[in-house]
Amino acid sequence: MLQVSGLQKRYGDLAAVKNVSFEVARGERFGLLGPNGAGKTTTISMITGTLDPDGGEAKVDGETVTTSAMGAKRKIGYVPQEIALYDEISARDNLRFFGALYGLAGLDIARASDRALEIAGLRDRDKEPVKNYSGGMKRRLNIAVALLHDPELLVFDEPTVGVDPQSRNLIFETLLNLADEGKTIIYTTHYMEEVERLCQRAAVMDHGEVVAVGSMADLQRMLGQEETVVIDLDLLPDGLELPGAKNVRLEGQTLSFQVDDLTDDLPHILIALRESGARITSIKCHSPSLEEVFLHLTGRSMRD
Ligand SMILES: Nc1ncnc2c1ncn2[C@@H]1O[C@H](COP(=O)(O)OP(=O)(O)OP(=O)(O)O)[C@@H](O)[C@H]1O
Repeated sequence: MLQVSGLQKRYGDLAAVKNVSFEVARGERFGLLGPNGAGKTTTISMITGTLDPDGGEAKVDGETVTTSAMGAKRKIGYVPQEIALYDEISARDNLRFFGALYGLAGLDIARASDRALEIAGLRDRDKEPVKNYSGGMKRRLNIAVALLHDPELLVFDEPTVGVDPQSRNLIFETLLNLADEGKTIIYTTHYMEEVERLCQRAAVMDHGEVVAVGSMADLQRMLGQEETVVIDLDLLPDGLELPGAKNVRLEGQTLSFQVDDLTDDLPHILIALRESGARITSIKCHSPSLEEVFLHLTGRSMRD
C-alpha cells in the first residue's frame, strides 16, 4: 500500500529526514516511532503530499505522491497533529465543509458524515458547536474528517496528545475497527506503549533516520536477550559483579540488566548480589520493551 524510498528533506543546514525507506502492506497497522524532532512529521508530510521531498519518493498504491498528485491524495486520510476544526459551528457543519473540499455534496456528504460520526462515536452530539466538545471529542472529530472520502490509507500524527485516558481508549478502538475493515494505518507517536498496543510493525526514527524497522518481535529480538530483570535495592552493593548479566544499569536504587536465560542466570546473580551486601526489596522480570530497544539502538532513552 505504501512504499517509501530514500526520502530526504532539509531545512537550511538541518537534514530533518535522511534517506528514509520502509514499506507498509495493505491492511497493516504500522507505527512510526521516535522522540520529538526525530523527523516523523516531516516524513508524514511527504507521504501525505503536504510537502515535496528534496530526494526520494513515496508511492501510495503504486502512485507517486507529490503536493499536486490528486490521485494519490484521494487514497489518503490524514489526521494532523494539530486539531483543524471550526469551533463555532457544529460537528456536522464541519464535516459538510471539509466534505465539500473533497468534492462531496448532497446525499453523499450526509451519508459520509453519518458513517464518519458513527465510527468516531459522535453521532449523538453532531449538532452541537465544536467549542462545547472535550479535547478527546475534538480529536475524534478530527479523525472523522479524515474518513469522509473513505480513504484506504489512514495516517495519524500523534492523535492522542492532550487526550484523557477514556478518549485515548476510544481512539484506539476506532483505529482497530478501521483496521478490521481493511484500512491500512500509519500511526506516529513518541509513546512506545501505544505502538506496542496498536501496531504490527514499526519503524524507529532518530535524528532524521530510520534506525530499525520490523515487527514487534523483530525489534525485540534486536536486543538479543530474552528477559530484562529490574531489581529494587534498599542497600546498594559495594562492587557490582553480576555473572551473566548484560547492559547493567544502576539508576538510584534500581538495578536493571538483561539475561539470556532466566532460570540459569538469575540464581547466580542473586547470590552475587547478596554476597556484595545488597538488600533486595523487589524483583520484576519482563521481555524487552520498545523503550529498551530504542535505548539499545541509539544509546539514549526516548524521554531524554
Ligand atoms: N518548517 C520547518 N523549518 C525548519 N525546521 C523544521 C521545520 N519543520 C521541522 N523542522 C525541524 O526538523 C526536525 C524534524 O522535525 P519533525 O517535526 O519532523 O519531528 P517529529 O519527529 O515529528 O517531532 P514532533 O513529535 O516534535 O513533531 C526538527 O529538528 C524540527 O525542528
